[in-house]
Amino acid sequence: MVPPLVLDIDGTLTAPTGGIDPRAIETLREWDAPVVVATGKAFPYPVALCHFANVPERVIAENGGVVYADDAVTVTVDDAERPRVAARAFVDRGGDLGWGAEDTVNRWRETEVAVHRDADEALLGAVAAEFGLEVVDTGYAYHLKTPGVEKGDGLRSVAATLGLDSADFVAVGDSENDVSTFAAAGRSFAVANADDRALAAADTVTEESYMDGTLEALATVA
Ligand SMILES: O=C(O)COP(=O)(O)O
Ligand SMILES: [Mg+2]
Repeated sequence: MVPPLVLDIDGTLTAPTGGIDPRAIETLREWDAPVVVATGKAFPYPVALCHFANVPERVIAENGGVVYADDAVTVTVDDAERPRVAARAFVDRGGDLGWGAEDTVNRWRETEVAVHRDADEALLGAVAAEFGLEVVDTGYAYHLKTPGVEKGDGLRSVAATLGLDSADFVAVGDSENDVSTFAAAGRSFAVANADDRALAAADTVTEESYMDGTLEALATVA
């Protein structure tokens, strides 16, 4: 029996040049146990990934802000408006979210705001502190989010919905927003391209990077 998986997207299921590695779709389809996609991206993105892979939609989105499994959506953030208000304050003070006029990165985001990594980090940090929020750097975006909302709690919630324990899961990830997942899962892998916090938190660091690293991790638990 293979274990259930909890997989990050960016840096973990992607190619070094960006974009989903096609082998990620095969992995989602062929893994013979539940697979949960746990990401900082807005809720529709992992849902779409599962939809187009044609697998059950088991999703932790927005760094744990939105959790979805077995036809039940849970929004875990009490004051989901606050990050949006803070983002407006950031823009009013000259900051730029950095995604262009239509901003499809945040358009369907329900509980936090993502900011381009070219943005003014000092200003973003100051605004976050003023609003009682935090900034998490995934290597792909800054996330202006509610402290204490984490992918790891999302995993506990999805696991319970599926009648499992979070410790049954094997986690693979690449950045500081995966540290809580690593703690909740029974076994954790950081891919070689991971940031320092993820590298330090994982049980095992793979030799290979990105999807090659993820496949290396999965080969050891299959
Ligand atoms: O959206 C991001 O910034 C990172 O997404 P990830 O959690 O799937 O790596
Ligand atoms: Mg990632």
